[in-house]
Amino acid sequence: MSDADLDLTDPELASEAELAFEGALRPRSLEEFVGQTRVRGQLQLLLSAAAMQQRTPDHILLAGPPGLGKTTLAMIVAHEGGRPLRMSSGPAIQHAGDLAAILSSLVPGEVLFIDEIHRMARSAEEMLYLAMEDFRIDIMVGKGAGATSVPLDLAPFTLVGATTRAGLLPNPLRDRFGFTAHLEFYDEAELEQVLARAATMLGLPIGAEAVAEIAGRCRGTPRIANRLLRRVRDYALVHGGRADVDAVRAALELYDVDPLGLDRLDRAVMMTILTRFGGGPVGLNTLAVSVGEEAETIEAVVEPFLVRIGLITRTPRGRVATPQAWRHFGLVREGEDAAATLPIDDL
Ligand SMILES: Nc1ncnc2c1ncn2[C@@H]1O[C@H](COP(=O)(O)OP(=O)(O)OP(=O)(O)O)[C@@H](O)[C@H]1O
Repeated sequence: MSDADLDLTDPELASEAELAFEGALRPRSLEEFVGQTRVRGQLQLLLSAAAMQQRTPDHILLAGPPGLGKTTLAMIVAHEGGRPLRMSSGPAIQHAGDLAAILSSLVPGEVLFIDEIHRMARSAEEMLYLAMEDFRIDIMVGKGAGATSVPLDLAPFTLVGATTRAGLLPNPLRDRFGFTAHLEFYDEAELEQVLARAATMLGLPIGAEAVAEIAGRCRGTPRIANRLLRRVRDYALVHGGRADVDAVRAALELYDVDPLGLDRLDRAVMMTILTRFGGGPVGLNTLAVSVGEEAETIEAVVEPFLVRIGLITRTPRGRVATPQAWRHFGLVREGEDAAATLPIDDL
Protein backbone atom coordinates (compact mmCIF):
# COMPACT_ATOMS: atom_id res chain seq x y z
CA MET A 1 0.00 0.00 0.00
CA SER A 2 1.28 3.49 -0.78
CA ASP A 3 1.01 6.58 1.40
CA ALA A 4 -1.65 7.97 -0.96
CA ASP A 5 -4.07 5.15 -0.08
CA LEU A 6 -3.67 5.68 3.62
CA ASP A 7 -6.55 6.74 5.84
CA LEU A 8 -4.75 9.10 8.22
CA THR A 9 -6.66 8.17 11.34
CA ASP A 10 -6.95 4.41 10.84
CA PRO A 11 -4.58 2.94 13.45
CA GLU A 12 -4.41 -0.38 11.58
CA LEU A 13 -3.34 0.62 8.11
CA ALA A 14 0.34 1.11 7.44
CA SER A 15 1.95 1.88 4.07
CA GLU A 16 5.44 0.62 3.16
CA ALA A 17 6.84 4.14 3.57
CA GLU A 18 5.19 4.32 6.96
CA LEU A 19 6.60 0.98 8.07
CA ALA A 20 10.12 2.18 7.22
CA PHE A 21 9.46 5.46 9.01
CA GLU A 22 8.04 3.64 12.06
CA GLY A 23 11.10 1.41 12.16
CA ALA A 24 13.38 4.44 12.37
CA LEU A 25 11.34 6.02 15.18
CA ARG A 26 10.79 2.93 17.30
CA PRO A 27 12.08 3.25 20.87
CA ARG A 28 14.79 0.62 21.48
CA SER A 29 14.65 0.36 25.27
CA LEU A 30 12.04 0.46 28.03
CA GLU A 31 13.56 3.75 29.13
CA GLU A 32 12.92 5.36 25.73
CA PHE A 33 9.38 3.93 25.55
CA VAL A 34 6.94 6.72 26.42
CA GLY A 35 3.92 6.17 28.71
CA GLN A 36 2.37 2.80 29.73
CA THR A 37 4.13 3.31 33.07
CA ARG A 38 2.48 0.35 34.72
CA VAL A 39 3.26 -2.09 31.92
CA ARG A 40 6.82 -0.81 31.68
CA GLY A 41 7.36 -1.40 35.41
CA GLN A 42 5.87 -4.90 35.17
CA LEU A 43 8.03 -5.80 32.17
CA GLN A 44 11.15 -4.37 33.78
CA LEU A 45 10.66 -6.59 36.83
CA LEU A 46 9.98 -9.69 34.75
CA LEU A 47 13.06 -9.13 32.56
CA SER A 48 15.38 -8.26 35.47
CA ALA A 49 14.36 -11.36 37.45
CA ALA A 50 14.97 -13.59 34.42
CA ALA A 51 18.37 -11.96 33.82
CA MET A 52 19.38 -12.49 37.48
CA GLN A 53 18.49 -16.17 37.28
CA GLN A 54 19.97 -16.52 33.80
CA ARG A 55 16.79 -18.04 32.37
CA THR A 56 14.49 -17.13 29.53
CA PRO A 57 11.79 -14.65 30.59
CA ASP A 58 8.21 -15.96 30.99
CA HIS A 59 5.88 -15.82 27.99
CA ILE A 60 4.23 -12.43 27.57
CA LEU A 61 0.85 -11.49 26.08
CA LEU A 62 0.42 -7.90 24.89
CA ALA A 63 -3.23 -6.92 24.52
CA GLY A 64 -4.64 -3.65 23.20
CA PRO A 65 -5.85 -1.69 20.18
CA PRO A 66 -3.61 -1.30 17.10
CA GLY A 67 -0.79 1.24 17.00
CA LEU A 68 -0.16 1.47 20.76
CA GLY A 69 3.30 -0.15 20.73
CA LYS A 70 2.90 -3.95 20.93
CA THR A 71 5.47 -4.70 18.20
CA THR A 72 7.79 -2.10 19.70
CA LEU A 73 7.56 -3.75 23.14
CA ALA A 74 8.29 -7.20 21.67
CA MET A 75 11.42 -5.79 20.06
CA ILE A 76 12.41 -4.18 23.35
CA VAL A 77 11.99 -7.49 25.23
CA ALA A 78 14.48 -9.08 22.83
CA HIS A 79 16.82 -6.11 22.76
CA GLU A 80 16.97 -5.58 26.54
CA GLY A 81 17.88 -9.21 27.10
CA GLY A 82 20.35 -9.27 24.17
CA ARG A 83 18.28 -12.07 22.59
CA PRO A 84 17.54 -12.74 18.92
CA LEU A 85 13.98 -12.04 17.75
CA ARG A 86 11.86 -14.06 15.31
CA MET A 87 8.72 -12.36 14.04
CA SER A 88 5.61 -14.07 12.74
CA SER A 89 1.87 -13.52 12.78
CA GLY A 90 -1.33 -15.49 13.37
CA PRO A 91 -2.54 -15.29 9.76
CA ALA A 92 0.81 -16.72 8.55
CA ILE A 93 0.37 -19.81 10.77
CA GLN A 94 -2.49 -21.66 9.12
CA HIS A 95 -1.31 -25.23 9.82
CA ALA A 96 0.40 -26.91 12.76
CA GLY A 97 3.29 -27.62 10.34
CA ASP A 98 3.90 -23.85 9.86
CA LEU A 99 4.34 -23.47 13.59
CA ALA A 100 6.44 -26.65 13.95
CA ALA A 101 8.86 -25.27 11.34
CA ILE A 102 9.29 -22.04 13.29
CA LEU A 103 9.53 -23.63 16.74
CA SER A 104 12.01 -26.32 15.74
CA SER A 105 14.40 -23.75 14.30
CA LEU A 106 14.50 -21.41 17.31
CA VAL A 107 17.90 -20.93 18.97
CA PRO A 108 18.18 -21.09 22.80
CA GLY A 109 16.77 -17.95 24.45
CA GLU A 110 15.19 -16.60 21.25
CA VAL A 111 12.14 -14.34 21.52
CA LEU A 112 9.31 -15.45 19.23
CA PHE A 113 6.84 -12.66 18.46
CA ILE A 114 3.46 -13.72 17.08
CA ASP A 115 1.35 -10.71 16.10
CA GLU A 116 -2.45 -11.14 15.90
CA ILE A 117 -2.06 -14.42 17.75
CA HIS A 118 -5.87 -14.80 17.94
CA ARG A 119 -5.88 -15.49 14.18
CA MET A 120 -3.65 -18.58 14.34
CA ALA A 121 -5.08 -21.94 13.21
CA ARG A 122 -6.67 -24.04 15.97
CA SER A 123 -4.35 -27.01 15.29
CA ALA A 124 -1.30 -24.75 15.72
CA GLU A 125 -2.76 -23.31 18.91
CA GLU A 126 -2.90 -26.78 20.43
CA MET A 127 0.71 -27.45 19.46
CA LEU A 128 1.67 -24.19 21.14
CA TYR A 129 0.25 -25.28 24.53
CA LEU A 130 2.85 -28.03 24.93
CA ALA A 131 5.62 -25.92 23.41
CA MET A 132 5.00 -23.06 25.86
CA GLU A 133 4.77 -25.32 28.88
CA ASP A 134 7.39 -28.00 28.31
CA PHE A 135 9.44 -26.68 25.34
CA ARG A 136 8.41 -29.78 23.45
CA ILE A 137 6.15 -30.62 20.51
CA ASP A 138 4.75 -33.85 19.11
CA ILE A 139 5.13 -34.22 15.38
CA MET A 140 2.83 -36.61 13.52
CA VAL A 141 4.67 -38.82 11.06
CA GLY A 142 2.69 -40.75 8.43
CA LYS A 143 -1.04 -40.86 7.84
CA GLY A 144 -4.05 -42.93 8.85
CA ALA A 145 -3.68 -46.02 11.04
CA GLY A 146 0.13 -46.09 10.66
CA ALA A 147 0.62 -42.50 11.87
CA THR A 148 2.86 -42.10 14.90
CA SER A 149 3.69 -39.11 17.01
CA VAL A 150 7.36 -38.28 17.49
CA PRO A 151 8.32 -35.99 20.40
CA LEU A 152 10.77 -33.21 19.60
CA ASP A 153 12.58 -31.14 22.24
CA LEU A 154 12.75 -27.41 21.60
CA ALA A 155 15.27 -24.79 22.68
CA PRO A 156 13.87 -22.72 25.57
CA PHE A 157 12.25 -19.57 24.16
CA THR A 158 10.06 -16.65 25.19
CA LEU A 159 6.80 -16.26 23.31
CA VAL A 160 5.52 -12.70 23.00
CA GLY A 161 1.97 -12.78 21.64
CA ALA A 162 0.12 -9.65 20.55
CA THR A 163 -3.62 -9.35 20.16
CA THR A 164 -6.19 -6.66 19.59
CA ARG A 165 -8.90 -9.13 20.66
CA ALA A 166 -7.78 -10.77 23.92
CA GLY A 167 -11.33 -12.04 24.41
CA LEU A 168 -11.01 -14.30 21.35
CA LEU A 169 -8.08 -16.26 22.79
CA PRO A 170 -9.03 -19.64 24.23
CA ASN A 171 -8.47 -19.87 27.98
CA PRO A 172 -5.83 -22.66 27.81
CA LEU A 173 -3.68 -20.39 25.63
CA ARG A 174 -4.26 -17.26 27.70
CA ASP A 175 -3.41 -19.15 30.91
CA ARG A 176 -0.01 -20.21 29.58
CA PHE A 177 1.31 -16.66 29.44
CA GLY A 178 3.20 -15.72 32.61
CA PHE A 179 2.14 -12.11 32.22
CA THR A 180 -0.51 -10.22 30.27
CA ALA A 181 0.08 -6.53 29.60
CA HIS A 182 -3.00 -4.46 28.79
CA LEU A 183 -1.95 -1.43 26.78
CA GLU A 184 -4.02 1.71 27.27
CA PHE A 185 -4.61 4.67 24.97
CA TYR A 186 -2.06 7.45 25.61
CA ASP A 187 -3.00 10.74 27.21
CA GLU A 188 -2.16 14.03 25.51
CA ALA A 189 0.94 14.73 27.62
CA GLU A 190 2.37 11.33 26.61
CA LEU A 191 1.54 11.90 22.95
CA GLU A 192 3.31 15.24 23.15
CA GLN A 193 6.42 13.37 24.31
CA VAL A 194 6.08 10.84 21.45
CA LEU A 195 5.72 13.73 18.96
CA ALA A 196 8.57 15.81 20.38
CA ARG A 197 10.87 12.78 20.27
CA ALA A 198 9.88 11.96 16.69
CA ALA A 199 10.29 15.60 15.58
CA THR A 200 13.80 15.68 17.05
CA MET A 201 14.70 12.46 15.26
CA LEU A 202 13.34 13.89 12.00
CA GLY A 203 15.23 17.16 12.51
CA LEU A 204 11.91 19.06 12.35
CA PRO A 205 11.85 22.28 14.40
CA ILE A 206 8.41 22.48 16.04
CA GLY A 207 7.11 24.45 19.01
CA ALA A 208 5.28 23.13 22.07
CA GLU A 209 2.00 24.72 20.98
CA ALA A 210 2.06 23.00 17.59
CA VAL A 211 2.94 19.68 19.24
CA ALA A 212 -0.04 20.07 21.61
CA GLU A 213 -2.32 20.85 18.65
CA ILE A 214 -1.32 17.56 16.96
CA ALA A 215 -1.49 15.56 20.22
CA GLY A 216 -5.15 16.50 20.64
CA ARG A 217 -6.00 14.99 17.27
CA CYS A 218 -4.29 11.62 17.29
CA ARG A 219 -6.86 9.45 19.07
CA GLY A 220 -4.56 8.42 21.90
CA THR A 221 -2.41 6.44 19.44
CA PRO A 222 1.36 6.93 18.79
CA ARG A 223 1.11 5.46 15.27
CA ILE A 224 -1.41 8.18 14.33
CA ALA A 225 0.72 10.82 16.10
CA ASN A 226 3.74 9.97 13.96
CA ARG A 227 1.60 9.86 10.83
CA LEU A 228 0.05 13.30 11.43
CA LEU A 229 3.51 14.68 12.18
CA ARG A 230 4.69 13.56 8.74
CA ARG A 231 1.84 15.39 7.04
CA VAL A 232 2.61 18.56 9.04
CA ARG A 233 6.27 18.23 8.06
CA ASP A 234 5.23 17.97 4.38
CA TYR A 235 2.99 20.99 4.72
CA ALA A 236 5.75 23.13 6.27
CA LEU A 237 8.18 21.93 3.60
CA VAL A 238 5.92 22.67 0.63
CA HIS A 239 4.75 26.03 1.97
CA GLY A 240 8.28 27.03 2.92
CA GLY A 241 7.13 27.86 6.42
CA ARG A 242 7.56 26.65 9.97
CA ALA A 243 5.71 23.76 11.56
CA ASP A 244 3.67 26.09 13.77
CA VAL A 245 0.06 25.90 14.99
CA ASP A 246 -1.27 27.45 11.78
CA ALA A 247 0.58 24.88 9.69
CA VAL A 248 -0.79 22.06 11.88
CA ARG A 249 -4.36 23.32 11.55
CA ALA A 250 -4.09 23.85 7.79
CA ALA A 251 -2.39 20.50 7.15
CA LEU A 252 -4.85 18.51 9.23
CA GLU A 253 -7.85 20.32 7.82
CA LEU A 254 -6.60 19.40 4.36
CA TYR A 255 -6.59 15.76 5.46
CA ASP A 256 -10.04 15.98 7.08
CA VAL A 257 -8.87 15.42 10.65
CA ASP A 258 -10.92 17.64 12.94
CA PRO A 259 -9.83 19.11 16.33
CA LEU A 260 -11.08 16.02 18.19
CA GLY A 261 -9.27 13.70 15.76
CA LEU A 262 -12.49 12.71 13.98
CA ASP A 263 -12.09 11.74 10.33
CA ARG A 264 -14.59 11.60 7.49
CA LEU A 265 -16.02 8.20 8.45
CA ASP A 266 -16.40 9.16 12.13
CA ARG A 267 -18.24 12.29 11.08
CA ALA A 268 -20.45 10.38 8.65
CA VAL A 269 -21.41 7.96 11.44
CA MET A 270 -22.12 10.78 13.87
CA MET A 271 -24.13 12.83 11.39
CA THR A 272 -26.17 9.75 10.48
CA ILE A 273 -27.04 9.08 14.13
CA LEU A 274 -27.78 12.74 14.80
CA THR A 275 -29.71 13.76 11.71
CA ARG A 276 -31.20 10.59 10.21
CA PHE A 277 -32.03 8.84 13.47
CA GLY A 278 -32.70 11.85 15.70
CA GLY A 279 -29.75 10.94 17.98
CA GLY A 280 -30.60 7.24 18.21
CA PRO A 281 -30.86 4.59 19.43
CA VAL A 282 -29.82 2.97 16.15
CA GLY A 283 -28.58 -0.59 15.63
CA LEU A 284 -25.08 -1.37 14.34
CA ASN A 285 -26.22 -2.98 11.07
CA THR A 286 -28.66 -0.18 10.21
CA LEU A 287 -25.91 2.32 10.90
CA ALA A 288 -23.40 0.42 8.74
CA VAL A 289 -25.81 0.23 5.80
CA SER A 290 -26.65 3.93 6.14
CA VAL A 291 -23.00 5.03 5.89
CA GLY A 292 -22.08 2.33 3.34
CA GLU A 293 -19.39 0.72 5.50
CA GLU A 294 -18.79 -2.79 6.92
CA ALA A 295 -20.40 -3.34 10.33
CA GLU A 296 -17.06 -4.76 11.61
CA THR A 297 -15.19 -1.57 10.66
CA ILE A 298 -17.76 0.54 12.49
CA GLU A 299 -17.59 -1.73 15.53
CA ALA A 300 -13.81 -2.24 15.70
CA VAL A 301 -12.38 1.06 14.48
CA VAL A 302 -14.96 3.86 14.60
CA GLU A 303 -17.07 3.09 17.63
CA PRO A 304 -14.44 2.52 20.35
CA PHE A 305 -13.03 5.98 19.75
CA LEU A 306 -16.44 7.68 19.64
CA VAL A 307 -17.41 5.94 22.88
CA ARG A 308 -14.08 6.80 24.50
CA ILE A 309 -14.37 10.53 23.80
CA GLY A 310 -17.99 10.53 24.96
CA LEU A 311 -19.81 11.23 21.68
CA ILE A 312 -21.92 8.06 21.73
CA THR A 313 -23.02 5.48 24.24
CA ARG A 314 -23.90 1.86 23.53
CA THR A 315 -27.23 0.73 24.90
CA PRO A 316 -29.07 -2.59 24.50
CA ARG A 317 -31.32 -0.84 21.94
CA GLY A 318 -28.47 0.62 19.87
CA ARG A 319 -26.08 3.54 19.66
CA VAL A 320 -27.15 6.86 21.15
CA ALA A 321 -25.56 10.31 20.62
CA THR A 322 -24.65 12.13 23.85
CA PRO A 323 -25.44 15.81 24.58
CA GLN A 324 -21.72 16.46 23.95
CA ALA A 325 -22.14 15.11 20.39
CA TRP A 326 -25.03 17.49 19.67
CA ARG A 327 -22.85 20.35 20.93
CA HIS A 328 -19.74 19.29 18.98
CA PHE A 329 -21.67 19.27 15.71
CA GLY A 330 -23.55 22.48 16.57
CA LEU A 331 -26.93 20.74 16.26
CA VAL A 332 -30.07 20.87 18.35
CA ARG A 333 -32.15 17.78 19.14
CA GLU A 334 -35.72 18.07 17.85
CA GLY A 335 -38.04 19.50 20.50
CA GLU A 336 -35.15 20.85 22.58
CA ASP A 337 -34.44 24.44 23.49
CA ALA A 338 -31.47 25.69 21.38
CA ALA A 339 -30.02 27.59 24.35
CA ALA A 340 -30.02 24.40 26.43
CA THR A 341 -27.58 22.73 24.04
CA LEU A 342 -25.11 25.60 23.85
CA PRO A 343 -21.80 25.17 25.64
CA ILE A 344 -21.84 26.91 29.04
CA ASP A 345 -19.32 29.54 27.78
CA ASP A 346 -21.72 30.62 25.04
CA LEU A 347 -24.71 31.21 27.30
N1 LIG B 1 5.37 4.22 23.81
C1 LIG B 1 5.83 4.68 22.65
N2 LIG B 1 6.76 5.64 22.63
C2 LIG B 1 7.19 6.15 21.45
N3 LIG B 1 6.77 5.72 20.23
C3 LIG B 1 5.86 4.74 20.21
C4 LIG B 1 5.36 4.17 21.41
N4 LIG B 1 4.48 3.20 21.08
C5 LIG B 1 4.43 3.18 19.75
N5 LIG B 1 5.25 4.10 19.23
C6 LIG B 1 5.41 4.40 17.81
O1 LIG B 1 4.23 3.99 17.12
C7 LIG B 1 4.55 3.13 16.05
C8 LIG B 1 3.55 1.97 16.06
O2 LIG B 1 3.83 1.11 17.13
P1 LIG B 1 3.76 -0.48 17.01
O3 LIG B 1 4.03 -0.92 15.60
O4 LIG B 1 4.63 -1.04 18.07
O5 LIG B 1 2.23 -0.67 17.36
P2 LIG B 1 1.41 -2.05 17.49
O6 LIG B 1 0.60 -1.92 18.74
O7 LIG B 1 2.31 -3.20 17.34
O8 LIG B 1 0.46 -1.94 16.27
P3 LIG B 1 -0.17 -3.21 15.44
O9 LIG B 1 -0.93 -3.99 16.44
O10 LIG B 1 -1.03 -2.48 14.43
O11 LIG B 1 1.01 -3.90 14.84
C9 LIG B 1 6.00 2.69 16.28
O12 LIG B 1 6.76 2.77 15.14
C10 LIG B 1 6.59 3.67 17.24
O13 LIG B 1 7.39 4.62 16.53
